[in-house]
Amino acid sequence: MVSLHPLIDNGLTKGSDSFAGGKLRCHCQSNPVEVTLSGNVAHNHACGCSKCWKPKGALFSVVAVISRDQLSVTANENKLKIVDNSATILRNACKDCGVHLFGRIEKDHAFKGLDFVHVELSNEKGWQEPQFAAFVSSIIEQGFEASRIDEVREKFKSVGLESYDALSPPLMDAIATWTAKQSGN
Ligand SMILES: N[C@@H](CCC(=O)N[C@@H](CS)C(=O)NCC(=O)O)C(=O)O
Ligand SMILES: [Zn+2]
Ligand SMILES: [Zn+2]
Repeated sequence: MVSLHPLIDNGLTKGSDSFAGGKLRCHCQSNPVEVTLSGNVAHNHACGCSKCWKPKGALFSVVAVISRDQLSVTANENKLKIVDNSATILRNACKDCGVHLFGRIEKDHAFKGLDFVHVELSNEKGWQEPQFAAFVSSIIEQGFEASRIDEVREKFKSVGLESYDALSPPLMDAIATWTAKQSGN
């Protein structure tokens, strides 16, 4: 069976509604970058795009959002570097281990105000579980055999996740609604 991500391969662990947040740490053995989240995440999902950070060996990233005012860098901020300044989501990665600690949107965008984070960087239990799989076909661009993509979609289905080739319909609708307002429609 194809391996998608450690948080997905063996079935999902449901999050806790009362979970109050926790800390994320990069993979450095010494002086890890630490980010503190003062609440649970939302819209957690698998992302197959080439820009989201994936753990070694995984085909997908697992990425969620949290309000930027609920995120603070609480240790070793000096090790953070923006991966690509031209991207919509400015991904802040550890210069030493390459792990992405958070992504932030500074330009006008439907999701400005939300930061993108990977809950697997935390030891705490209770984070919202993945809700859907996004940008599934994008893994083909990175070399995954197109003829095997159905195995991937079936695996997501077997753990209860819908597959999409962009974001989920409610999130695409939210972006489209924002775009319509911007253009006065
Ligand atoms: N097929 C492209 C899709 C990239 C893409 O559109 N990623 C989405 C999901 S993270 C996005 O919102 N990107 C904005 C950004 O990366 O700044 C790839 O794999 O690179
Ligand atoms: Zn690091
Ligand atoms: Zn992505």
